[in-house]
Formats: sequence, structure tokens, C-alpha cells
Amino acid sequence: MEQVLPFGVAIAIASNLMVCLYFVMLNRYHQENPAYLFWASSCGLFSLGASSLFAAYHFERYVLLVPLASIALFTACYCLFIGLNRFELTSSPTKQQKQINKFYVIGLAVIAASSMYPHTLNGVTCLLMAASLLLTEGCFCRRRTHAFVGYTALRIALFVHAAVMFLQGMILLYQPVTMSIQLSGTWIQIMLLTHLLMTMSTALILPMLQLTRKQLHWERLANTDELTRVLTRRAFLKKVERSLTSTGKTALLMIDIDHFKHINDNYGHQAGDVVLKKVAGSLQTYVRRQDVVGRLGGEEFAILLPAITDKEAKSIADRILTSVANLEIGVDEHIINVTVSIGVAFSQQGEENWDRLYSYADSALYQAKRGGRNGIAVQSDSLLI
Ligand SMILES: Nc1nc2c(ncn2[C@@H]2O[C@H](COP(=O)(O)OP(=O)(O)OP(=O)(O)O)[C@@H](O)[C@H]2O)c(=O)[nH]1
Repeated sequence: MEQVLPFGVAIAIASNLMVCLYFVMLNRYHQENPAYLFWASSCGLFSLGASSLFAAYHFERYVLLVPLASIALFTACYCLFIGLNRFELTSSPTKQQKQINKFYVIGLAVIAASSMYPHTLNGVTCLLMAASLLLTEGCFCRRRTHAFVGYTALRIALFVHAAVMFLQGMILLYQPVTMSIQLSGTWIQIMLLTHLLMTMSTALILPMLQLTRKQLHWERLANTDELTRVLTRRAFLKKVERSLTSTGKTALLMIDIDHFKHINDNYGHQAGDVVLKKVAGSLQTYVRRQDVVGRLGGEEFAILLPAITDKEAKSIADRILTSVANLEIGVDEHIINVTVSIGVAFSQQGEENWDRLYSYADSALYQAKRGGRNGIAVQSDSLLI
């Protein structure tokens, strides 16, 4: 054991230090987010803790080195949590951050108290680390919807490490008196191995998650109309392709602001922009999760309502019409009132043809405009309002 231990320990510590350096290097390219520095600190502290622990048993300096090792190891888990918190771009302390801060302070107090009873310190540290890892797992990994595989892998790594820590904590607490150097050595080795597994997987997974998130961010930027925050024409049409094939009847609402040119002419282009934003906000209020809202250009919007009945679609159109008409848009000292005209068209299941649906909705919109505006027209039916 004594021969194997230093080798195993050396390998694990060296690997942790390498991952630490790797995170420091990554930090140079992602200085906007300090997450990598926290993870680097986590690996560094873990190496420090493990080597102190090994030195404590090797040189029999329990009193001095074991509490130091416990603090370093527990702080390593705390840094991992903070790194994940910063990774999620939460710049201000969140509720979770405050909770873990409290947990960290309590943990340090528990370590200090356990130092009075050295035979319990390793067990207590293991349990505290397990709790910290489980908190991290619980706080961040469960609610991620994107990069499912990456977050699941991270969860597994955290969970396995926490489980090993917990088991070891229990064993060490249960056998404090009989705990020998050999057992201590074994626990250092297993702990290092599971931590190695975790740091290696985080080192691989986290940059991948960051890349996915950046990609999503750029995609969202490219697909969102800067002014109104709804989909651009291109993104809308792309999404329509997918939504049109959903089950059931689909409705398309074409919405155009009435006499919008007058608003620009009378109150200025900036006032026109404010009106566009407010109207887009109103449109989004009444749609369902699965509906797709886009700005087709200028003052023309479209909403695709998949799997909907005639009555529901007309009711949504009705509510949009009323809510826009009730808007009181304040720009400088003016209050601007606007109305919209809405054309509604339906496509039956199995007849998913965007061009036909669009041309029906467009001619319905034209009909609504001709009928005096501030109204809804459905396909080739008569004007409803
Ligand atoms: N403020 C602002 N105006 C825009 C924007 N995009 C297009 N417009 C203006 O929207 C106006 C659209 O005018 P028209 O197509 O004549 O439509 P309208 O005045 O609403 O007339 P009807 O649709 O027949 O009721 C034009 O004056 C465009 O310059 C924009 O992003 N911001």
C-alpha cells in the first residue's frame, strides 16, 4: 500500500494540476466570465488538500495538516459551485449563491469543531463535500433545457463524486478508532480518483456547454427582430415549416397596423418605433406557448397558431384587436392610439401548404383593410367586425 499510495496520489494530484492549468488557459480566452478561474481554483485547492492529507499521514502531522486539508478540500467544492454560478452568467448573487455562502460558513465552523476530535475530521469533511456537490448538482444541472447530454454528463460526474464522498464519510465516521494509515491511504486514493473523474469530465464538458450556449445566444440574436423582439421574417418562415406539420388545424393571423405611415409622419420615426414595440408586446400577450410570432416586415406581423380550432383562433384575433385598440402609447407629450387589421386563414391537417395559407391570410387582411380597418376578416368569409 505504502508503495502504491504515493504513485496513485502523485498521478491524481498531477492530473488535477493539469486540469487546473487548462482552466487557467481557457480563462485567457473567456475573460468576460470568471467561471474558469473558479474551476481552476477548485482543482488547485483539491490538489493542495490531497497533498496535505497525504503529507499529514506520511509525516504524522495530523494536528497541523489534516484541518488545513479539510478546509482546502471543502473550499474546492465551494469554488466549483461558484464557478457554475458564474458560468450561468448570474452576475449578481442569487438566492442559491447566498444559501451556499451560508452553507460554506457553517461547513467551516463544523470543520473547526471537528478538529478538536481529529478521528472524526476526515469523515465530517467527506460528508460536507458530498452535501456541497449534491447542492451544486441540485441547483444547476436539473433545470437546463439546452445541451441536455452535456448537463446530464455533468450531473452524473457530480453525483458519483458526491456518492463516493458520502460513503467514505460514513465509513470513516463509523470506524474512527480502527482507522489506520492504510484506510486513510485508501480513502485518499478513492477520493482522488473520483475527483479526477469529475475534474476530467468537467474539463471536457464545460467548454462544450459554453460553446453551445454561445451558439444559442448568436442564433437567438440572428433570429430575433432587434426592435420588436419577435422572430424575423426568415426565422418565422423557418419555424413555420416545422409547425405546419403539427397535428390538427393550423391558423395564420396576418396583422397590419392601420395608417402607420401617418404615425411616422405626425410624430416622427422614433415614435413609430415605440408603437411597433408596443404592438408586438400586445401580440405576444395573447398567444400560447406553441404559437409562432414574427415580424414579416415594416408594420406587418404574422402569428401561426398550430393545432387550434376556428373559435379559439378568432378569439385570439379578437383579443389582440381589442388590446391594441386600448393601448395608450405615450411618446414625449403625446398619447398615440393605434388599431390593427387582422386577416385569418386556416389550413386543414394534411393540407400544409404555406404559400396557399399565406395568400389566403393576405387576402383576408386586404379584405379587413377594405372593410374600414380595425377589424378581422377570415379567409374569403365576410368581414366579422
Ligand atoms: N418607425 C418605423 N417605421 C417603419 C419601419 N418599417 C417600415 N416603416 C414605415 O411604415 C410605413 C408603412 O406604410 P404603409 O405601407 O403605407 O402602410 P400604412 O400607412 O399602415 O397604411 P395601411 O396599411 O393601408 O393602413 C412606411 O412609412 C415605412 O417607412 C420601422 O422599423 N420603424
